Amino acid sequence: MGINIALDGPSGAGKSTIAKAVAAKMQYVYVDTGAMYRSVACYMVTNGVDLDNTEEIISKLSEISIKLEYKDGAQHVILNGEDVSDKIRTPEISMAASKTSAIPEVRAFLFDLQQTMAKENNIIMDGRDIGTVVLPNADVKIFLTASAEARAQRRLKELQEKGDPSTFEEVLRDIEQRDYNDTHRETAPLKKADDAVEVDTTSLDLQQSIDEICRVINEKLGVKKNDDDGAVKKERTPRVLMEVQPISKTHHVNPLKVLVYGILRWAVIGIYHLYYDIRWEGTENVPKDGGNIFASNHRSYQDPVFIALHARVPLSYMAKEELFQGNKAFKWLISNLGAFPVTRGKGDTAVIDTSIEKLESGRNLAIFPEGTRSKDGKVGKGKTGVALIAAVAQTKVIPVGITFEGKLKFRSKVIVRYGEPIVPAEIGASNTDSKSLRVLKNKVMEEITSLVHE
Ligand SMILES: Nc1ncnc2c1ncn2[C@@H]1O[C@H](COP(=O)(O)OP(=O)(O)O)[C@@H](O)[C@H]1O
Ligand SMILES: Nc1ccn([C@@H]2O[C@H](COP(=O)(O)OP(=O)(O)O)[C@@H](O)[C@H]2O)c(=O)n1
Repeated sequence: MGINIALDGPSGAGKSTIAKAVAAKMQYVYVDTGAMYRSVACYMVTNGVDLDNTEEIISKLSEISIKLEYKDGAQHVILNGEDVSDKIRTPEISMAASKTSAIPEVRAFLFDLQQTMAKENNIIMDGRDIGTVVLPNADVKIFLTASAEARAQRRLKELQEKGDPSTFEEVLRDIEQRDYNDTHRETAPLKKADDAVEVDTTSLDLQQSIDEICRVINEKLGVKKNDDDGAVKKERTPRVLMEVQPISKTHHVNPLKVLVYGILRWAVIGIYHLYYDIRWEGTENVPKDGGNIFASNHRSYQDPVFIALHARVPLSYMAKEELFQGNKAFKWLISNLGAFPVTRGKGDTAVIDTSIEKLESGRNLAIFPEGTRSKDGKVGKGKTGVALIAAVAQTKVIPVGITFEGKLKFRSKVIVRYGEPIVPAEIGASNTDSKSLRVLKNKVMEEITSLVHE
């Protein structure tokens, strides 16, 4: 029997996005039960079954076979041999699933498949009745909520990105209708299990929600491990406890140091204004806390300082190993400015671990994905390391574009632009799925390029 985490809640609360991120981090299997209900609905709609005709729906169940397959870490839903992963995500199928899922026979049909998956694997399963009906003995139960307006806004954004013309009012109406259906049906209605922890994500962004869920899971698995009531406990892999540690951010950074750092920062900003004709744009995109990756094009040795000057939390960055081998005073200086060594061209994996440790200790991290400085200002091809670090640490990536003409000199005109943070989980980036890492890396490079050419 594996470790089971149950995640329930209404549509748009963030269940599947968060479950995917947690599964990637802990190397658990993610089971999306909503996708199973959607597949049943999809079969009925495709075969012209009247959704008000319960008898006909029940009679068609025997024609359905559903499998969840995992390719490159991503879940695919296979309905009678066809991959329907995309087809089941339309508003029409959402509403149809909400209707057909109220039928007890439909629920019984999927129940066995869900329980079997939970027996065989360490899983995180999301849905409506996981903590109450499917896995009543789950190790961790979480009930995720958010206001209907916040959830509708998130869904609308998602639909608009796919080119769907739905309006906010339509999306909100659909969400409220589905909430009503899910909470009022007789069999397995949506409700919080008595022993579930409730997390409201209305005022949390996606990264904060992931961090909070990781914290709850960690605490729950930790409590169970230590608890001493004499009951027989399942064996657990200690690694689990390590891997769900959320990025700790500000609370590891000494406030006094942050204050001193702030004063120094403004002094240096003043000096830079005197020396260069410099401008920072998009500073509203710089998070107030630490533990973020700043991914930038690379023009000069000054780049880490340019980037760091508008972040409140100090920054670490990789610097070539040779710089640490010469003068001791220089080594001391760059180390204190946040540099750590990387061996270039040898696939240095220790540097990935060091980067994650820096983020976990609450520092920001600057990465130059091109790996080397560009002499002519053109943005080169990026390496995937930036995506790997972001996906493992599940931390935001703030793209940065640095622009100046020719060589950097006195009164050079310099522009440093910060772009909107990229959240790895929002684009499905997982460290076990190399394709998703390339997608994330490409997105980061596209953003950097457009910031440079703005
Ligand atoms: N806390 C959050 N803040 C902002 N956006 C979020 C948050 N949680 C989820 N999202 C976004 O909202 C959308 C719906 O989330 P999803 O995980 O599909 O919800 P659910 O599985 O609960 O229906 C996704 O586009 C996701 O990126
Ligand atoms: N365990 C579950 C999961 C989903 N469902 C139903 O299936 C529909 C689609 O689920 P989903 O999780 O994919 O929906 P979203 O939250 O992603 O919008 C929901 O509206 C529910 O009616 C359910 O009844 N029980």
